[in-house]
Amino acid sequence: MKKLVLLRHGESTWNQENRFTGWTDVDLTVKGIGEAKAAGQLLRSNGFNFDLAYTSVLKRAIRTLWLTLDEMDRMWTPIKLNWRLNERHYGALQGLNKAETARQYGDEQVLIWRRSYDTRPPEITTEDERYPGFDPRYSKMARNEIPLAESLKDTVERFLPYWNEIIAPQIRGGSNVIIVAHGNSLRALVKHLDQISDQDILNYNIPTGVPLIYELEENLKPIRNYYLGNAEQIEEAMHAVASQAKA
Ligand SMILES: O=C(O)[C@@H](CO)OP(=O)(O)O
Repeated sequence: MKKLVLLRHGESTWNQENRFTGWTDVDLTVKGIGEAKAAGQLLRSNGFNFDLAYTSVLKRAIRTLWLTLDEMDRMWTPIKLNWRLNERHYGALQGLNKAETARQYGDEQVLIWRRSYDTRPPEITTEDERYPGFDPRYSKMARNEIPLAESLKDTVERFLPYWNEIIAPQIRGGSNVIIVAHGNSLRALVKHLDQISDQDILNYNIPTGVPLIYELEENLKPIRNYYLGNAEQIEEAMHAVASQAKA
């Protein structure tokens, strides 16, 4: 049996302010730093060790990974960063407060933007200062890969090539892997691993800073998955994510 650990970054400043974040490169809050350290302690006390770590090119995920590995005294673990693990690009919603947006457009519309599988939020333009093409970290991306807004479907489509070609072969080859990423980029991976339907993924929410353990068969078919930590607190945190954008 193989094990894979997924970890959503700790609370970020824009999680705290309840703003749509996407590719905006905000940092962790003090609470988020604590969550990342707690995740490291939990992983350590449960005997986890990693040969390889994967994360996005966004600092809330990178720092969460550093803090986690530091708590495990494994800062020497090789880390691979890739934009394909980034949060879903939230287009023109990036920066807006979720509850205010729900007051303006209605709970139902905002739920569609947040959780429907294939509806994109409103797009930014290539002149917008939020356009990733202005950011040097994305300078090697092909222009047609640079998003103006992404649905979860778009996120699945750009995450999966990296999973299939880079991460999955490492796990099959025997490496113990942790992936530190984002609410929606991890929903994309979970949808693929567990073959969750386009409809059912709507109700699936991932809390910040809680390790999600997947036990996999040799061919990477999931056997079961579970969160490490206090079940009641985790349930509450998932519910809080789901209710963030109510008017
Ligand atoms: O703002 C975002 O980028 C994401 C994750 O924090 O939010 P949501 O859960 O609303 O998709």
